[in-house]
Amino acid sequence: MTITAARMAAVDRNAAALDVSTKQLMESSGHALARAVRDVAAPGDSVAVVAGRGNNGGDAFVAARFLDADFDVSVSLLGRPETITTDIARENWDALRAAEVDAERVLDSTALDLGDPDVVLDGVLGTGVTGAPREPERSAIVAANEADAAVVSVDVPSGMDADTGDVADVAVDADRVVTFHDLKPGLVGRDDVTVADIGIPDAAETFVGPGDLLSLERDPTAHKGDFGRVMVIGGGPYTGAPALCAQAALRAGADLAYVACPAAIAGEVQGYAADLIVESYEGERLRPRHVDDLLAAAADRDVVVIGPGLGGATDTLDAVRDFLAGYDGTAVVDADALQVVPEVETDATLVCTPHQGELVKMGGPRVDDWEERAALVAEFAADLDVTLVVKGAYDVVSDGETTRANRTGNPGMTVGGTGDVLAGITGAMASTQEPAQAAAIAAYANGAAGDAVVDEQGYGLLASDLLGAIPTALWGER
Ligand SMILES: NC(=O)C1=CN([C@@H]2O[C@H](COP(=O)(O)OP(=O)(O)OC[C@H]3O[C@@H](n4cnc5c(N)ncnc54)[C@H](O)[C@@H]3O)[C@@H](O)[C@H]2O)[C@@H](O)CC1
Ligand SMILES: [K+]
Repeated sequence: MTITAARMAAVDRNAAALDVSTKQLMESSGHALARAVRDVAAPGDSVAVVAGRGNNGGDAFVAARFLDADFDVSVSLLGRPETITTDIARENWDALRAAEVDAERVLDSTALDLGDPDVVLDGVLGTGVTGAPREPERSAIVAANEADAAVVSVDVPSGMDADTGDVADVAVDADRVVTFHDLKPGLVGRDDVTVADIGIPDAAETFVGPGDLLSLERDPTAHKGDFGRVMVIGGGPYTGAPALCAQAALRAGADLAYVACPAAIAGEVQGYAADLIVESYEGERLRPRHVDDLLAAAADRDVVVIGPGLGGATDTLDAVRDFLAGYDGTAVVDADALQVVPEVETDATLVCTPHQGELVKMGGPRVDDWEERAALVAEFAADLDVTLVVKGAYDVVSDGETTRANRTGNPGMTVGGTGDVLAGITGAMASTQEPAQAAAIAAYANGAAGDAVVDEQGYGLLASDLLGAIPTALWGER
């Protein structure tokens, strides 16, 4: 297994939310680095620590503190201390100064002199690098390569892209790399790499957390349509479900939400919200003869959500089957539409959002313990070749490969309509994220919205109360 820089940042943030702070992780990283240096150095040897201004440098500061008693340690900081980019790295720099470790700052590349060290600890640049090394980092990399020393790199050889292994200009030629938590994709195949466990709890990967929301940052140059056109195919016997679903998609950041519904209820659906684009087909419920037009409309949209309020009439389910058989985009499938999924042949990417009863109706497992359920849900998702979000006290999300659980939400959310809201959020997320990640974020945000409403007013929550709480759940405090 490997972990990308973006995923690593998400897991780090999730760990912090579980009360394992990044500063604690940095302490573990520094400790692991010091052990690696001890492996290649003899007591009394000189160790030149070269540190950039990010957390990669912070790890190196911690290592210097561990090594100072037994080695001749000197630390070069590439720049002024005020420009250190994170508080925790600066605190560790301050700790070195307070302990009177030989720590000097380097203002420009010409002032950089590593001396003649036995070991160089390379904390110049880590997973936060963007583009080719600038000065003075570039000169520091060259100096590390020119030194007649054993070079130990912090997390990745500085100058190398952790995700790709690409070197834009120069990179440290490391004798040993100590990387943290998991192998980075760019390090695969090297024999000089050790992976150090730095104490990130498994839960930071398993449970969806605030770190998963980091991928929702918006580019300021975004255009209308960049964040998704979501089409809800729903309604007939029920009118509220498709309206809740489509509004939830908008609250979760979709640019446009369409509701395709029977003409008999179109006015009512539109009446719930002016923000919706209602497109009607004749009659009072979905039938196979409507499918061609729906497929044509769906081709221009990013994601379809099919199911909310459709009802379970035989010809409606036939229509759902025909639609999925002819569709090759991404579809979120909910409510009565779920039961056709196991029997349909489709090229579409499906995200299915059953509660446990609906899962059983699909032929899936019924298990009370969430961890046992997670394993079986993963198998079932792999069998069906879909992403499953199985709603419960702990929602389980799996695409058969990656399985996550979500702990947000509360008993107030057993009220009708919250599933329609989840399906709508999932639709919006699936227009910009991979299906399993979209589903994980949606489950998290839906539950967090419910928690915020109950915190404020107590139980007696309505699904429509969730709508206004979705934006803060997604983009509020991180
Ligand atoms: N994410 C995690 O869970 C943990 C990360 N840790 C460390 O944190 C590192 C990532 O830290 P950061 O995100 O602060 O990033 P880095 O320390 O990798 O680099 C960021 C710094 O480099 C500068 N920079 C970026 N590109 C540059 C270029 N091309 N030329 C010159 N300067 C450049 C930035 O302005 C910033 O000051 C990891 O590699 C790892 O060593 C560890 O502390 C432990 C936990
Ligand atoms: K490094």
